[in-house]
Amino acid sequence: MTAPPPLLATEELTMRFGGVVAVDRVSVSIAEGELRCLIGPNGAGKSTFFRCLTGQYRPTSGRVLWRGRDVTGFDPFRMARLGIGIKTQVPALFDGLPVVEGVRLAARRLHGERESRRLADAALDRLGIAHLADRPAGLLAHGQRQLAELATVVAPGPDLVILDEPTAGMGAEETARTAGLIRELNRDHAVVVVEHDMQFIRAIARTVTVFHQGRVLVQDSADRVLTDPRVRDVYLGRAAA
Ligand SMILES: Nc1ncnc2c1ncn2[C@@H]1O[C@H](COP(=O)(O)OP(=O)(O)OP(=O)(O)O)[C@@H](O)[C@H]1O
Repeated sequence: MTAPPPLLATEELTMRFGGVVAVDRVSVSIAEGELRCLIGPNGAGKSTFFRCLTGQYRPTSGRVLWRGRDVTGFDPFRMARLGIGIKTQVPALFDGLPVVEGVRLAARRLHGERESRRLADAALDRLGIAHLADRPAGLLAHGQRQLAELATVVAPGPDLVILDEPTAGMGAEETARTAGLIRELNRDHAVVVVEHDMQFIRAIARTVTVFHQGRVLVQDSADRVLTDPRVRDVYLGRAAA
């Protein structure tokens, strides 16, 4: 019997900007239902890799496979239709609109009107922010805003959620809460998180892929990665310095 293909995989994925090789022959695979963290020091290639996965960049070479199907070069909308939810640093909610309206609009891209209403309410409930439904997004505190943005990503019901620095700008307590929430989201969705915060990586405690100079330096359990001297050298050492 042949094993089913991974949910998402890259094969020798490479992205160059002129003479800079931002992502250099990276082959990574994410299983159905997995929760994976991607880390690395500044300039390691995480954001570029993220953008290649989400269709914001077309890689120079290599492939992106979704359940074994070649989806290299699909734009973000086509990636969303496959079942990939993406949270970038760019706000998805409109400041002047009530939160629930913004979440409905996000769901509406893939679902009908009535279903989108149901999905938006369910997403707000799940993220513990149903009480903020009618508040204009522009009036939310930073942490609340991050949760509301997350609601726009999960509301359509993606199989995989890819998050770019979901705890950016959060304090320790909010970071810990967000880590718990992401583990909870992982019950229903595979999740890939690009993150800097080591507290977060510790709290998530799953497989970690470490990028360095456009390549995968180490891929292992959070415990082992956090005590790996190579990782300390390129990441923690530099971060501490
Ligand atoms: N649009 C671009 N044009 C030219 N060079 C780029 C571009 N985007 C990224 N790079 C270069 O590619 C390399 C990887 O950058 P990237 O932003 O992917 O790293 P990163 O790990 O996400 O870093 P950070 O944590 O600082 O966001 C860096 O050397 C960067 O200068």
